[in-house]
Amino acid sequence: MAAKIFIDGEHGTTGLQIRTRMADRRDVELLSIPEAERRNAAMREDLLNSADIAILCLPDEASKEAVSMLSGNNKVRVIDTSTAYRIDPDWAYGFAEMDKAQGDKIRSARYVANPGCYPTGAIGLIRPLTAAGILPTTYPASVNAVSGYTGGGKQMIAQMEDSSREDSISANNFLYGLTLKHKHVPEMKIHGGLDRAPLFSPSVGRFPQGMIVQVPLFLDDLKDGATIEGIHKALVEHYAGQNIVTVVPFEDGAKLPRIDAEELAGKDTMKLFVFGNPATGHVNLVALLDNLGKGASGAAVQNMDLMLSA
Ligand SMILES: NC(=O)C1=CN([C@@H]2O[C@H](COP(=O)(O)OP(=O)(O)OC[C@H]3O[C@@H](n4cnc5c(N)ncnc54)[C@H](OP(=O)(O)O)[C@@H]3O)[C@@H](O)[C@H]2O)C=CC1
Ligand SMILES: CC(=O)N[C@@H](CCC(=O)OP(=O)(O)O)C(=O)O
Repeated sequence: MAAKIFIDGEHGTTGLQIRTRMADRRDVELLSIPEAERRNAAMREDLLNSADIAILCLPDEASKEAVSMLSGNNKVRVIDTSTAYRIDPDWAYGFAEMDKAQGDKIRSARYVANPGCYPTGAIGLIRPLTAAGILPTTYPASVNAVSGYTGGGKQMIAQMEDSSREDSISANNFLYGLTLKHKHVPEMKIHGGLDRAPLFSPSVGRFPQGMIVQVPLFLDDLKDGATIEGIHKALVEHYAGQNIVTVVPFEDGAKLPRIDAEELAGKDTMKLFVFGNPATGHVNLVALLDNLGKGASGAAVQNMDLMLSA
């Protein structure tokens, strides 16, 4: 029998992309709420409780409300795409490739917290190196990133695309999160295996989907004897045996003149690069992904598939 899936928030940016990814599937039955009723609490509660898996594509507070609507139900499994549960120990963090045991944790979990888009890149670069002891957990890490504007959901899409709005944004590329208190920092620290919170500086570009996340490092401040090649090897070994997160061969990366933030738009994979200058000991780790692919909707479908395979 087809598994029943309800996407709460199906008419929003992340929800719509999950729906598109499931459109041709026969192994799942999508329970749907009409767009005009998307905030009808009674209808949502009924649909949430009728699903085998509920995927929440809502702001944090609405996600918490949806979870409370399931409080008397011990059957429905939940994937939440918001920030609400990403560092909650009762929820499995939905980044299957982050270590060898994570796929099985997601497969058997009742509650799965889908990772943030920026943290997917940052944790994907940092965690294998803290796990290997190459990156000290007290390292003063920085995470600098640019996202496509769909990362800001329906509101930012309208601000970027409709110049007649009072709150329209005319910039082609802007920094934000200038108070350095971004909601993604706690999950980067905890799931990155860091004891010291990274300094995170996000930005947005005038393109709908795509993302570059950069983590610059100084070789001198890593484990004694750390090399650029050793960092690359640790990432290659960590991601061996799967094809969603790939590490670009060192020599191929070294020949690139530039990296296009939109290269993986529409794809659910992530590419990692290691760049370095042995003369200065400067290293730059780079993750390339689609903020709505491996950064959100693609990851949610991947997690749903793992849960359905239990
Ligand atoms: N966009 C992205 O790249 C990423 C987003 N996420 C996360 O996914 C979640 C959804 O984001 P996104 O899709 O971008 O946001 P959108 O604003 O595009 O969509 C959110 C949807 O939820 C609906 N909604 C809001 N409040 C309620 C409520 N109280 N009850 C029912 N429905 C409600 C909205 O309806 P209405 O139109 O009426 O406001 C809208 O349809 C967020 O938590 C975000 O952090 C995660 C990774 C990346
Ligand atoms: C460009 C933009 O505004 N991005 C959002 C992050 C994307 C998002 O809200 O979702 P996740 O937290 O699940 O990644 C922000 O910085 O708040």
